[in-house]
Amino acid sequence: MVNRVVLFVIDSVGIGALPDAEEFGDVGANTLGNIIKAEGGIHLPNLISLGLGNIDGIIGIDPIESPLGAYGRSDEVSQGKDTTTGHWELAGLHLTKPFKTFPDGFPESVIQAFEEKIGKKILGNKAASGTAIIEELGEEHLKTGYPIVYTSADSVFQIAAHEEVIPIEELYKMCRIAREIMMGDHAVARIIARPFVGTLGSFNRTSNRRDFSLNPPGETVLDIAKREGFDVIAVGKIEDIFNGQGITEAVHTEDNMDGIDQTINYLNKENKGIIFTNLVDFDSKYGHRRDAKGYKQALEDMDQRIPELLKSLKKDDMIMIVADHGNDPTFKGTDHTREYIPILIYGEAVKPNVNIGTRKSFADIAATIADILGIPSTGKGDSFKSLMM
Ligand SMILES: O=P(O)(O)O[C@H]1O[C@H](CO)[C@@H](O)[C@H]1O
Ligand SMILES: [Mn+2]
Ligand SMILES: [Mn+2]
Repeated sequence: MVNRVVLFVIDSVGIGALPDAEEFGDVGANTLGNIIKAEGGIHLPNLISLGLGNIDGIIGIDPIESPLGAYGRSDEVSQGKDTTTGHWELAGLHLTKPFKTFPDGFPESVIQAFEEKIGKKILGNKAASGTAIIEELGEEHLKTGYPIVYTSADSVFQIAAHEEVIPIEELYKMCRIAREIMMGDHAVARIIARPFVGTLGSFNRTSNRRDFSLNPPGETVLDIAKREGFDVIAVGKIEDIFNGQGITEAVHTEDNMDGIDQTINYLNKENKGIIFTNLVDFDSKYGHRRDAKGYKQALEDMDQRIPELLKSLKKDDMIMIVADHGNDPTFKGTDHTREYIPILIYGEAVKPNVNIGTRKSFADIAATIADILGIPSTGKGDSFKSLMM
């Protein structure tokens, strides 16, 4: 009897291009595989003990004789490779229409409406890397107090501001204003506050980042679990990604290590249902920055914490370690990559060394969680519970 599932998202750790990667310009992408190639190896003994190297098609890691967990990988049905799409599919939704992107910046009408409502001009309004654009426009921002608005290949409207120029609460207010404007025809998946500190040449973005998402377009397994009386605990940016929907309790985190601490903290408390954790540093600090060395180190640091995490599981607990998309730090550009995600499952009730194969949709994870908790599923995805329990 499992009554608590930890859904643990290693943000962006894809394990190879999906069959439709060509449509996304991502043929040859392989976040984990290419990090291993570029760095000449990786030390992940704990993920490997669960079955990481036994996953079909994985590159650069050898299979072992007797993995302790069930393992597999999944294709993504939804037409997107962003965090929102990936997490919503993990929670049992399929997005048939991709989110709108603005590769050439936002339309004049949107910017005008925004400037009018915040009572200031803006800087930027183009697609850019978040660390590069604050260096580029930082000086002008400090001088004028105008926020920096930028986007990326993702469906995002990002507002960067120095914390001493625009206080956090004011920045969040601007995001809420943008959220109201960017609905309907101009709906972006997320408005993101990107505060930073420091001086020109050495600006640093802070963990006060906040994402203001659209509501998921349908009921997720989180909503269903909540309605059925379970706890749905969000660690990291999960609460933001679901705009609070289906969440009963949430904590934001400083970084990956804090995310692991908070997950363990909740495992040590009395609760039942879902603990949904996202570790975003892999994506934001290393993937988008195309820093393979840093990404590898972050993976190794996380792997060292896995025994502690597994030890915190009680006998009715199960952990599913997954990802939400790829972000190959050796690939062209600075964007996400359309990839398979890994699935590693461990718990007393889980049969060791079971290959759950290649799942057709991330929604299989939601369907499996529903099956395990004994609640209705969203109708999307197939449960693989019977394979592994
Ligand atoms: O370059 P930064 O600001 O990190 O932007 C990245 O973060 C955003 C949200 O994940 C994405 O749009 C991506 O491009
Ligand atoms: Mn992500
Ligand atoms: Mn990202």
